[in-house]
Amino acid sequence: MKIDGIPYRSIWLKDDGWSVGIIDQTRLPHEFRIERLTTLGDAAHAIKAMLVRGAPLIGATAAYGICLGLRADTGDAALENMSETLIATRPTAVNLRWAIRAMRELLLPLSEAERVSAAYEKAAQICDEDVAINSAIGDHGLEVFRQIWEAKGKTGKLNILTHCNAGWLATVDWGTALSPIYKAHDAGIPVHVWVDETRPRNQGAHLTCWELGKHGVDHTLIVDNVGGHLMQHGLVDLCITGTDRTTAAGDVCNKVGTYLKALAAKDNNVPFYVALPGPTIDWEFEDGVKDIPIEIRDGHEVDYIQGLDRTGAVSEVRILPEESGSANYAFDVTPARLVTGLITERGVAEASKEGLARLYGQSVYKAS
Ligand SMILES: CSC[C@@H](O)[C@@H](O)C(=O)COP(=O)(O)O
Repeated sequence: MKIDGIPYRSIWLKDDGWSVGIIDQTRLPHEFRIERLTTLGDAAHAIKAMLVRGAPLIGATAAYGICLGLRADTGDAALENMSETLIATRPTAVNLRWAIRAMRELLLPLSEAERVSAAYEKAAQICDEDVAINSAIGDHGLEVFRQIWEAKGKTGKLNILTHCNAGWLATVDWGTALSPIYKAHDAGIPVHVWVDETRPRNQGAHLTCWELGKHGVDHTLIVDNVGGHLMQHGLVDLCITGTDRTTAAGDVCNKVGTYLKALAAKDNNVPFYVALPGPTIDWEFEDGVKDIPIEIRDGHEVDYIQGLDRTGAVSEVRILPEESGSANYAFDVTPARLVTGLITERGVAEASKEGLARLYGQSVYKAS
């Protein structure tokens, strides 16, 4: 997508042909800073500290992390260690495991001399495929949006609620949930997006608002608890979110708070769609609540809020008493029964085992 007229992906190979460029997402929206990754450790840190985040981008960064690690050591034992280091960074997004598995399957049978160039080719392929997948998600989602817009009599705006950031910053390009929004906007449908701020890290306020603003999409930031009220008053035509892991039975694990939005949507007959690329499906699991590991992050993210202070500097302020504790559950699971449809690169599936099997047949994207 373009930033001030310049096309960017969220991750790319630098002109030197080996180091990797990323946008430091912890600095947005106040500062646009590009970082250069040169080692496996850089890539692992970028994922863990969330300089890069969003399930597909985490996978792409892990793939390039292996390329960088192989530059130092091409042996089998080193490859094992790299995989373990990267897998330990974040537990919930299945794309991380999927990308590492894809790299290992390709690299282990090769001679050590062949591994570095093969790894770079595969990482580039993972990135290019992600872009194509997300563009296709946008095309299928656009048709869903068009139907809802026509059913509304094409009056006013098409009001869409989204949670967290599932835009191009969360993928290599286009995004998942935001891809149909960009395509609808470009096709002339007057979309307006309600953006959940998404505490504690505020990906909605910091990243989704920034992305939508740069593309000229009309949007309004809301605090996380407003969605139910808006839905009760007919101010939301549909909800759409991304997902970090979708089970074979269609349960959806996404940024914490997604479940509450899906409950409110069900109670108010508002369609609740989830957009996802095939590599986000975990074919090993069916019961998302029971099986999916939920990341628990440092309470610091809950205790403090980051933003621009009155002097124009980015700073943090503490919001709770020194003696109080906090808990930071990063994801929750929305059961399939609350999901109207899964918008994938292969079309729209019912959120069920049968629905996903109809689109994907054999489990083509295995993670572990
Ligand atoms: C296309 S991204 C889908 C999800 O990864 C996204 O909705 C999300 O929850 C991201 O969480 P984050 O903790 O910012 O990595």
